[in-house]
Parts: sequence; C-alpha cells; structure tokens
Amino acid sequence: MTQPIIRIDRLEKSFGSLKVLDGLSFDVMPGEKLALIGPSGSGKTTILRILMTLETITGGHVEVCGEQLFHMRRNGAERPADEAHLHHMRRHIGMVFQHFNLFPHKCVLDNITLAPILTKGEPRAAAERRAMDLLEMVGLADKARAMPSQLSGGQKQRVAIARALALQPRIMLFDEITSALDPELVEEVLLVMKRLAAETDMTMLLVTHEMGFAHEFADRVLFFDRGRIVEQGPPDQIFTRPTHERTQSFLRKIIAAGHRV
Ligand SMILES: Nc1ncnc2c1ncn2[C@@H]1O[C@H](COP(=O)(O)OP(=O)(O)OP(=O)(O)O)[C@@H](O)[C@H]1O
Repeated sequence: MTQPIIRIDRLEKSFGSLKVLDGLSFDVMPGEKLALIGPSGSGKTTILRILMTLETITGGHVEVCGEQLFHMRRNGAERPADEAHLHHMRRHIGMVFQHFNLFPHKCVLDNITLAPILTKGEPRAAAERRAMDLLEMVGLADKARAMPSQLSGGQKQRVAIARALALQPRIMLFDEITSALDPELVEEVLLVMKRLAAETDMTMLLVTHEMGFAHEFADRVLFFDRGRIVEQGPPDQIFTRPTHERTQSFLRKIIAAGHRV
C-alpha cells in the first residue's frame, strides 16, 4: 500500500507563550494537491515553514518521505536538526513565497539555474536546458535574458515558481503566492498553478485566501482554526456543504466580502 509522503502527528508549535499549533495531525499522500484555508493567524503559514525547516517544533513528529524532520531531545525540548540533516531533507521540498525574492542582479535564466549549479553541481548546459523547459511551462520562454526589474509582479512570481521547480522537489509548498499581486495579475499565476496541478504528479500544498482557486486546484481542502483542523474534505463538500459552524461562518464572511468560493 502507498505510504503518505508527509505525516504530521500531534504537532505542537509555540512562539513563547503563544500556542500556534495545538496537537495537529494529518497525512498527505504522494501526488495529492492540498489547499490549507482558514482565518488569519490560524497557523497555516507556520505549517509550511516547519515543513521547509525554517521553524523548529515544540512537540510531536513530522515525517517527510519516510524520515523524521526533527529529532526531539528525551526531555521533549526542541532541538534544531543539524545542518547536514536539514540539507539532506530540504532536497525533497521546494517553496514559493508571497514575495518572490528573485536575485535582482541576475537575469531570469540565471535566477533559475543558480541553485541547481551551485547546490547540486549540475552542468550549466543541462541546468539551462531544464530552465528553458520550465520557462516554457510558465509562459516566459521569451524572458530568459530579462532582468527581474523588467518583469511584472505576475511574471516575477512565475519565475519564482520555475526556480523552485528547477531543483526537482517531490513536494512543493505555496504560501499566499498571489496576495502581493495586483488583481489583474493574479489570473496568470493561477493558470500556471492549475497547469502544474494537472500535469505533474508532484505533491502540492497551497496556503491561500483565494477560495475560488482553492476550489479548482485542490483534491482536498483543510480548514484550520486556532492551530487545529476543524473540517476537511473534497472542495465541493467544504465549499458548498460545510458541516462545521466555524467553516460556515468563515465562508459566509468571504462571500459577503464579494469573493467567489
Ligand atoms: N516568528 C514568530 N514569532 C512570534 N509569533 C509568530 C511568529 N510567526 C508566526 N507567529 C504568530 O503565529 C500565529 C500563526 O501565524 P501564521 O502566519 O502561521 O498564520 P496564518 O494562518 O498563515 O495567517 P495568515 O492567513 O494571516 O497568513 C500568528 O498569531 C502569528 O502572529
């Protein structure tokens, strides 16, 4: 039987006295497309940052590709994983952030090939061939030699997606990737994401406030509130027949604000 690619078991995360994740458990199967939705501050971004090992944990277990991401001390205190282990685990996972963080003094092609060449020792020609394929996929093959300052926000975000894909991760994390964009640029990024979801067998976790997009993109939607999963299921069920009162009131507010779900 296929094993989950991510196992989150009784995960706890506190920042000082603020408990952000409170005994959270869920599994993700290989190839699943998951949307994480819920009110601001419910811990969605923190989950992605933990998976990316940008945060440590204060309790529980996180397993990625069959290996523990963190090793807890016997007394339960958190211990940052050592650098070699982090490096080893990070190769499985890529992340795209709200702000694209492209290298401003490098052209689009170099932005994409830098990490494969430097961190994986790939020959430049092979890295550039794959970068061109990825640029084709995100609709920017004609921008390979452009500088980031010459691109729109939507184009920069599409380059950031290509850059994360260049390292060929098995899991991709997307954190609010359209929320820094002008509304007219959102659609082009969503189209790329839908294409990625349809054409690849990568596991994808998306944190978003765009409910319409979560509906179209995801196989499964997790609704978070206060560091816990309140309700989860296929998008049609969550968006049209939510059963939990908190999911219902969250969606009512979104619809009242004029957004589609
Ligand atoms: N480094 C940090 N130090 C202290 N508190 C933090 C830190 N990172 C996050 N938090 C707090 O943890 C809580 C959860 O934040 P998180 O960003 O995970 O929520 P979210 O559900 O992604 O919210 P949003 O939808 O607004 O992005 C918030 O109260 C936030 O202020």
